[in-house]
Amino acid sequence: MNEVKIFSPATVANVSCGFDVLGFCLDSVGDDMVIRKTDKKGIFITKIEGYDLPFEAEKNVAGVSALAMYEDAKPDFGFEIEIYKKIKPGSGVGSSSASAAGSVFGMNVLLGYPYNNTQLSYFAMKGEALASQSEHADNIAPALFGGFTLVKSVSPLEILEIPTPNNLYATIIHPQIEIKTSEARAILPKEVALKDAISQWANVGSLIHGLYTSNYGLIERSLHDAIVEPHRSKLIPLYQDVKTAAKAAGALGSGISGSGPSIFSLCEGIDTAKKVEQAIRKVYANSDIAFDTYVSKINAEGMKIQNN
Ligand SMILES: Nc1ncnc2c1ncn2[C@@H]1O[C@H](COP(=O)(O)OP(=O)(O)O)[C@@H](O)[C@H]1O
Ligand SMILES: N[C@@H](CCOP(=O)(O)O)C(=O)O
Repeated sequence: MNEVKIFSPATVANVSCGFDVLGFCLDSVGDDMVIRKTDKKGIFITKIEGYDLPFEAEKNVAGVSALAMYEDAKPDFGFEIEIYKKIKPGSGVGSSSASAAGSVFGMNVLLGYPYNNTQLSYFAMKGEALASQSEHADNIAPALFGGFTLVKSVSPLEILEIPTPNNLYATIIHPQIEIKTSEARAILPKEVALKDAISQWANVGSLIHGLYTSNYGLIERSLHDAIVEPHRSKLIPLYQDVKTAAKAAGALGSGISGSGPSIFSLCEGIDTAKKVEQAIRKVYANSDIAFDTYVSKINAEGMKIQNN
């Protein structure tokens, strides 16, 4: 095979209590990419559609991750990358990691699958670091593995796959403002109070248990963030109003998606997810901020090959 077309999904990182460690994969939104072998050695980004992003491999997250893998694999040919960007950069649903993970996923297919998903996550993390100025894998892991993932450690990289309850849906609202992950990280405190840490690790543990046992009540009681949300929510207009409206419409809970500005709500069942969508649309409809919304099943598969 000389060319592979892929769907590279959007992802929700943090999932309220799991800053930098928890994430899940979305189904209804993602980028398309084409990766092609070239006779000329090297990594070449030859097409970018949708958003204005750098073509130089060293300045584009897709190129940085591809170069990290290329230097390790040392093939006697090169790769050309086309990016059809649908996920707005800086939207908080893993735009940069879709590109960083997508290029290495496609290259791995063309190389005959020499790397497993954890190794691909390692290369993708190098690209993600260009955008956020830190190596975190909580978007990359769900994009590559699908479903919910827990990044137990980044060095050495260890990723756990968490089962997804069948009837779990996500509703996303994306206010059209840009928040750069690097800036949203810079406002976070360097230290946290012990009482907040206790609440946070209790919620991470119980959220994982709730996911394993499809205990929606426990998932609902675990979707809290004592550490990051108080700081970042100030960057998102109408954040508390969205949370309140989503809860009233039946959501299990809501939180900042990644570093924002998108806000996710987890819901039991698609009907509730659609009701939540209508409710949160009303919150922003009364403002002068443009927004879009969507409902997504949790994508258990992650990246998809689209070749016929
Ligand atoms: N292929 C790419 N896709 C998305 N963003 C990229 C890409 N390459 C470089 N970037 C840069 O990464 C930043 C967006 O990443 P980030 O702030 O983490 O947002 P997101 O939450 O959407 O991933 C922007 O400055 C963008 O120019
Ligand atoms: N854990 C990171 C996740 C950033 O996600 P993104 O989708 O906003 O890139 C963080 O919260 O900084």
